[in-house]
Amino acid sequence: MLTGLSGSGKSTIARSVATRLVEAGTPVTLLDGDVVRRHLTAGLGFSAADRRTNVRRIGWVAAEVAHHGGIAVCSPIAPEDAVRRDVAAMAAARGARFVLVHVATPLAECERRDRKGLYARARRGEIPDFTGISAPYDVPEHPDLRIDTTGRDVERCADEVLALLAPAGEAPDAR
Ligand SMILES: Nc1ncnc2c1ncn2[C@@H]1O[C@H](COP(=O)(O)OS(=O)(=O)O)[C@@H](OP(=O)(O)O)[C@H]1O
Ligand SMILES: Nc1ncnc2c1ncn2[C@@H]1O[C@H](COP(=O)(O)OP(=O)(O)O)[C@@H](O)[C@H]1O
Repeated sequence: MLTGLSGSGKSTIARSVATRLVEAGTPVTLLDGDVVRRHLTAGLGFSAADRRTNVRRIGWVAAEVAHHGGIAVCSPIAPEDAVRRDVAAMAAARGARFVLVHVATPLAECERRDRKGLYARARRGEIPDFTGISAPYDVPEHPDLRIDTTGRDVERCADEVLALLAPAGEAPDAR
């Protein structure tokens, strides 16, 4: 799971990692934010309760995928530490390895990117409960990997994630 603020680079890195795993012949399920919210968690909003449900459902599906020998790459904001730990526990219960990557691009850089114009709208008060502006984000204390993408090449960031997967024998060729 890649966690981090909106615009930190989670989806971009997740797509690169997934592509390279597929190229290496590893079965991958990409649980990307927009698609997940359109299908698996359609109807949920951004209240704390809805975010918990969203992230737990993603975690449940990811654990099932991993239980059956695949790799699930998911990239929700997942702002709550307790919920990320729930997901880790779900994975463990299915005998799956859980890897947490904190995409730690600072808020100022995410806001500078503002690809979807959401930060500007949040600053104007048009989006309530916007993560990092008016809703909390618990910085993971002990992620398996922390990446600040500022000024970094996407593929080099993906390299770091893939290197993390390799020790368990997962897709070393993808590097
Ligand atoms: N209030 C608020 N706060 C944060 N983000 C918001 C909000 N409203 C809409 N969006 C858009 O929804 C994307 C985050 O959805 P997630 O499912 O990853 O969020 S969460 O894990 O349930 O907290 C996030 O996409 P990413 O930019 O890909 O992170 C935003 O584009
Ligand atoms: N090293 C990097 N890794 C990931 N994204 C990067 C990097 N450098 C610049 N970016 C840019 O930052 C933006 C991140 O957007 P996105 O991946 O949708 O973030 P998130 O999924 O966290 O909201 C994209 O426009 C991407 O091109």
